[in-house]
Amino acid sequence: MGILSPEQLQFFNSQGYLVIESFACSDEIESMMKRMEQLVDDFDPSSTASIFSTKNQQQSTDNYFFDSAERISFFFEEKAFGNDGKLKQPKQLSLNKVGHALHEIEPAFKKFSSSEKVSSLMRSLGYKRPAVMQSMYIFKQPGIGGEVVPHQDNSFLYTEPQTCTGLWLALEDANILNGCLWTIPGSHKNGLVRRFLRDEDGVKFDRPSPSYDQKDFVPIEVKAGSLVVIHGDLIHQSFENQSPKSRHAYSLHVVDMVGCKWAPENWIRRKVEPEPLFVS
Ligand SMILES: O=C(O)CCC(=O)C(=O)O
Ligand SMILES: [Fe+2]
Repeated sequence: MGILSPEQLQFFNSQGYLVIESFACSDEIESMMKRMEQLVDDFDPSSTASIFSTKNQQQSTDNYFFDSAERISFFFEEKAFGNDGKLKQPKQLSLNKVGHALHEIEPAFKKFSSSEKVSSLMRSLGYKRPAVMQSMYIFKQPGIGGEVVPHQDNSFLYTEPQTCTGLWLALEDANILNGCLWTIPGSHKNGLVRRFLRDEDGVKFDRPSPSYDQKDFVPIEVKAGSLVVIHGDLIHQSFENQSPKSRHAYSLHVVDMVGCKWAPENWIRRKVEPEPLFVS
């Protein structure tokens, strides 16, 4: 039993994604956005120079990135820096994302992430012992918010068999102009195309990305508070935000901890096992 209706489950199973409107209330959204504002204000940008890019992974293979699995770490936009290596605009408008353990460390994020409605949703999807493996606050800044190239979340959060589901919460309205998600409906039925592996040298994909036909993607335009549930094998992407409006989102990736094994080659190597949302 869970909160999804048979129609919603049917849609998710056939399309590989599902939009749940008004999943988060305005208090939850406000508490997370306010807290992020404080975290960014307190963050000293000279303390790190990590840049997040989905095109050039080499840059993000440092220890700052690896350690972020169990911390609150800050990643800049590629386009945030000038030729002099200095930030072109205030830090508040220069960050790509903050991650990857907000759901464990920060009460406002923990409250939402381990809420009854999130658990109930995971129950609906058949999870037995779901654990949030990572959380990200994604800014998609006005003007410079970078693209996220087509991918499947199971590439990054691989279990054997595969169990990752993405929960993407719009903290602000997301539309074509400010870089909303795009998906290829039904593409989750074609299996996982590649894996993202960590070894002594860093991280890399085991094979190149297939090329996708842009005509196959549909935009997922949603209001703030909507949750987009994403199957781990669904092909999805988002474009650069060239608009003057930001597109903040809070994204969780959940895997099951029974009947499957967390791959040791994943970039996330936890020192402490994550707490499951529930055990059934
Ligand atoms: O926020 C985006 O643009 C992409 C996020 C994403 O791919 C995810 O949360 O799995
Ligand atoms: Fe994703």
